[in-house]
Amino acid sequence: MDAKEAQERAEELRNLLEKYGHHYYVLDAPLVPDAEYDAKMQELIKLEEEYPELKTSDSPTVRIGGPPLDAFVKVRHDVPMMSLGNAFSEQDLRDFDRRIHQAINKEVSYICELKIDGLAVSLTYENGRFVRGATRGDGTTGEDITSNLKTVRSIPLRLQEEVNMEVRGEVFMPKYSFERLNDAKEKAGEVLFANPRNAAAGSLRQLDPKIAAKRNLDIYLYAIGDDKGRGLKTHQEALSYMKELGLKTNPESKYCDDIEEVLEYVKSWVEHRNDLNYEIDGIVIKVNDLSQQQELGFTAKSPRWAIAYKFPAEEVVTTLEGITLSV
Ligand SMILES: NC(=O)c1cc2c(=O)c3cc(F)ccc3oc2nc1N
Repeated sequence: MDAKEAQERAEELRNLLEKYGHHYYVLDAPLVPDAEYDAKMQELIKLEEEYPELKTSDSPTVRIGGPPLDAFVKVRHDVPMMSLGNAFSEQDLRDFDRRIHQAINKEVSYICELKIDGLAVSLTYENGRFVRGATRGDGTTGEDITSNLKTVRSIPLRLQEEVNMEVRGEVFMPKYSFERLNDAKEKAGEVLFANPRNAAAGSLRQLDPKIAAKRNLDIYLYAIGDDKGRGLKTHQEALSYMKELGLKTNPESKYCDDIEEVLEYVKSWVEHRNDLNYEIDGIVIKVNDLSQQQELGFTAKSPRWAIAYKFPAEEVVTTLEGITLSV
């Protein structure tokens, strides 16, 4: 095969692997058997080794992880990543709704989302290419973990449109992957991770992306972070737009006409939270209309138009040398 044929074949493989990857990891609907995906990935890896000039920054071969970093670089968030205020009871949620109606004397509807128990990250796309990923950090300054995030298979390296956009989401480790990881650590006599959230955070803090690549991390995107005008009117439209671009959004998000519907959604997930194959620690409730969000604004650290209902801590029974403690 000459260099020109190699270039054409590499481009063909890149497009195929990104399409297969999108269907498998984002849509959860595989197009081809794993063996075919792996064979094409191996073929592209070999081609890039033979013709190094063919390797592009958005080649799917980055999914297996590049060279280790010496340290993480600090990055500033153009738009600060704030944190959510908390609600712990139905009354707290009704108070939130009342405060909203005092400030906005119009009808207000909400979007409810599962509160994924992972690590908040920001993803920056330029002309549709994933160019930078960062942790929340202190909200203003985070750490550049781009090379680790490129190994998260459900983060597209290229969007469906060549747009400039910054989005936010939660990286998490599915429960099954957490259990498998801790089994392996136990067998190796290593310290175990306490929960999937710590395992996800620990994996993204690895300087060697090849370690993150093996941790089967996943992501759900939940907000457009930049304040570019896109003519979107509601949060629901923003979620749909992100999904159209190829970003993974959570299918359980729900439009709620009023606080009564919000309370129903919350109650149903208090009951069903363990049916999910990932951990959630609550429900996030957001005012749906973006102009109403604008009107409500932010306190020093949190949006006034969103709140996180935190589930009551689950009754965890642990035994300590036979003594049963329930905490
Ligand atoms: N963990 C989550 O699943 C989740 C987290 C946040 C936030 O932290 C968050 C913070 C803000 F300042 C504004 C909106 C937000 O929306 C969010 N939505 C979610 N679904």
